[in-house]
Amino acid sequence: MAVYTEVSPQEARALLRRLGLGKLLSLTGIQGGIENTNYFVSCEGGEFVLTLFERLTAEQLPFYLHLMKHLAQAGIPVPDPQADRKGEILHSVVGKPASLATRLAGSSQLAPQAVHCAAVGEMLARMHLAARDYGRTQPNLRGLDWWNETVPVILPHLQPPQAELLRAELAYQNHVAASSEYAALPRGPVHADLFRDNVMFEGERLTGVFDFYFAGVDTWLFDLAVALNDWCIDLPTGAHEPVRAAALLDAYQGVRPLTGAERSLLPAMLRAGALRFWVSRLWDWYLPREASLLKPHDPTHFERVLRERVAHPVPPP
Ligand SMILES: Nc1ncnc2c1ncn2[C@@H]1O[C@H](COP(=O)(O)OP(=O)(O)OP(=O)(O)O)[C@@H](O)[C@H]1O
Ligand SMILES: N[C@@H](CCO)C(=O)O
Repeated sequence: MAVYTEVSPQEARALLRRLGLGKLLSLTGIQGGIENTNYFVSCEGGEFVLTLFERLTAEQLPFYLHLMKHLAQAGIPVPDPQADRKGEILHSVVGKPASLATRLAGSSQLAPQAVHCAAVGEMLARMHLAARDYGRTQPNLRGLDWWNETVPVILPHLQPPQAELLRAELAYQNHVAASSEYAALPRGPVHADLFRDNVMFEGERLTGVFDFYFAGVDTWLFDLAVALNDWCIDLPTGAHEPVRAAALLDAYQGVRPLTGAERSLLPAMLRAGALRFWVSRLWDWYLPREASLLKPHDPTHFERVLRERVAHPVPPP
């Protein structure tokens, strides 16, 4: 269930008035998602999604919302946050920070084939290039600094084999991050959570990318690794799936070829991508936040993915 805060039609009408979007036609709570309150809003001005942010603060949100606006203006199919008459895209609804962004067509492709992976690869490269001239900056708040802070908090909850893997991988990633090859990686604003459930398709056509609320400035290669680890694996075992991975990488490189440093660090970044989600899932699992709305995802999935990437390094492309 993803309506944590009820929005009445009166409140929705007041927002539409401020945004000059005409009469409300329907307001329907969305039953997917675990982080925010989401409603589909149909009105004279079009089809939108109203999001009330339950976790993120008014300080963090402008980076995400303006990034979506920037990408939408560059022709990337992402939800376009609507502005009020003063140009403000972060609103307040029922006392919560809120946005009203365009509704994407299509639905998630949860059993992707090579053709879907190619569409994701091409769109990811286009997004990276389109975000190059985005003016705002905010680090990836789930990057190396956060792993270094969070791992010591999680370790006491783990069994020895998990604790050993986590410690060893964190040490390895600190070592990689200190290398001159890593410093040479191109970087910019990245999505950082481009999983199957954050992309829309109509048949084989990618119709949109959404959920930018883990975006931040990081290496483009990290973003690519996160996508490969979800789109191009065998879910039950966590094994890398080479045919889908080649489709995603070839399409990405059709728009932006990887540099030499990116090619050689891809195996290390696939491990970093697995570590990132193993740590966040362990953290949500063992340390649920006060009054948390999260239904934690299974952490053992990313432990399997990480063990796979360590045992069978993916050859550099
Ligand atoms: N702009 C959009 N266009 C169409 N559908 C959307 C849009 N934004 C959200 N949705 C729908 O709402 C559902 C919930 O959104 P989302 O996944 O962002 O939820 P959340 O609770 O904010 O985050 P999380 O993915 O972390 O659970 C999505 O699965 C999708 O079906
Ligand atoms: N994609 C994340 C959830 C946050 O969107 C995960 O699978 O752990």
